[in-house]
Amino acid sequence: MSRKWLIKNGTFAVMNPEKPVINGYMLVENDRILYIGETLPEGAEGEGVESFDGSGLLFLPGLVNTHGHAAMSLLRGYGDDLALQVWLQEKMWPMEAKFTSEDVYHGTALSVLEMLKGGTTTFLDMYDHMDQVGKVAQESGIRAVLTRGVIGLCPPEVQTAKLQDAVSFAKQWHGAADGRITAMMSPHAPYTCPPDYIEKIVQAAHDLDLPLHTHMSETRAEVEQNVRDYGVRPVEHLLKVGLFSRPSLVAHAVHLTDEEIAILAEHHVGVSHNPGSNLKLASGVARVVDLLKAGVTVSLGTDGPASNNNLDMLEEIRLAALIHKGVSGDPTAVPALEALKMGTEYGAKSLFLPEVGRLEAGMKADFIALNVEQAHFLPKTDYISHTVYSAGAKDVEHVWVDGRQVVKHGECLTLDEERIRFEAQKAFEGLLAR
Ligand SMILES: N[C@@H](CCSC[C@H]1O[C@@H](n2cnc3c(=O)[nH]cnc32)[C@H](O)[C@@H]1O)C(=O)O
Ligand SMILES: [Zn+2]
Repeated sequence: MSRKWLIKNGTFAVMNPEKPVINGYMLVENDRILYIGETLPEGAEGEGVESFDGSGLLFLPGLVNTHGHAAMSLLRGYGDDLALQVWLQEKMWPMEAKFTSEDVYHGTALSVLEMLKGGTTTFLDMYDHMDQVGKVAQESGIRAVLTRGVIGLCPPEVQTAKLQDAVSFAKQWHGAADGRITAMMSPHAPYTCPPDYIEKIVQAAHDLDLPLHTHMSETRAEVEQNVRDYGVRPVEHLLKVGLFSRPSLVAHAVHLTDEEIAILAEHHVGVSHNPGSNLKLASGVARVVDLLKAGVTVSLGTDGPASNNNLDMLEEIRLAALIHKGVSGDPTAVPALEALKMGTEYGAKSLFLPEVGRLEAGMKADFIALNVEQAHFLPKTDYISHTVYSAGAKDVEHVWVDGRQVVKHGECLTLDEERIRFEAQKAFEGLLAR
């Protein structure tokens, strides 16, 4: 049965450069936006059309988190203030080796709860035990791009088994949950996957017609090691092993030369910029201004909750708008509207979701409403500025994904919050005890 509803008296971030915010109406039918504009279209208020009072609310496209490891919420606060390689090898990997499917389920549920309540309607997740992540995505109503990340520092038969796992996961879940779930293929990083293994993963992505995702050039040490081991920097290395022969998205991309930026632009490689994680692990500051100037699609990711340590995309948007000003000494770098697009429109583009990321007729009904009747949203002037420089996850009042309301007045309708918090704490204690 078709359901139509009309939002009246709302303020909408349509993000057109000439007029980024409009006051007016949005008509939604099932999973799609039918109309958005300043005037009420003829017949829009007809019989059977529910109406929704949008006053006091600012409607934005749902936020898109393009890189993370949701289950790592179980390791939040476990191993802070360390460099990436120490943090991974001494803290994360030994604990993650003990993760069961149940742990991944509970950790992911905790993260998805946090993301939905904070206005994230789409997330990318690179992890292991991905069936559990698929299950949480299915149950919660969130949109998800899922990929079984593989670390290839293991004997050939284990490599083969992991790749097989990634392939069967992708086959089973690509297009699942009414199309809300799509899949990608992921070598974890050039420093954890030998070149011939990356080539096999790329071949599998070709066979499945799926995009690729990987960590790349996150730290200076990793780039130096790549040069020592393979004679070239990571971008040229990934180009050689064929990764950029398919649509692809790389996470971090902090340490880049001009030549590398040109290669990324030429091959339409998206970059998931993770400012919070990069600051916390002291990885450096990505050359976002230069990437954008070169025409690279730059989106935003939180990375895992153990290196951030929250999943507040409004915070990443603010960091992206602030850091590049501070580092370049140019206050016009990454203006507010550009930062907000990185967290929405460019995120959707990076994840190959052409129907997501903008409030526009014909697009999927993935959108959020902030409660702007609060001190930090006054005066009622520039709501793009207020969203980027003043808002946070706690301002999210309502969330819809695929036309379905999943958060109402700050409460998640699809997940049992109390149970999820209880299970996550229990799972962490179980990990410590094993
Ligand atoms: N355990 C899997 C690989 C999981 S992929 C996700 C991995 O990314 C790791 N990770 C999380 N954040 C970062 C980061 O910032 N850089 C590199 N790796 C990360 C995380 O610890 C996890 O092991 C296997 O069987 O091969
Ligand atoms: Zn990561």
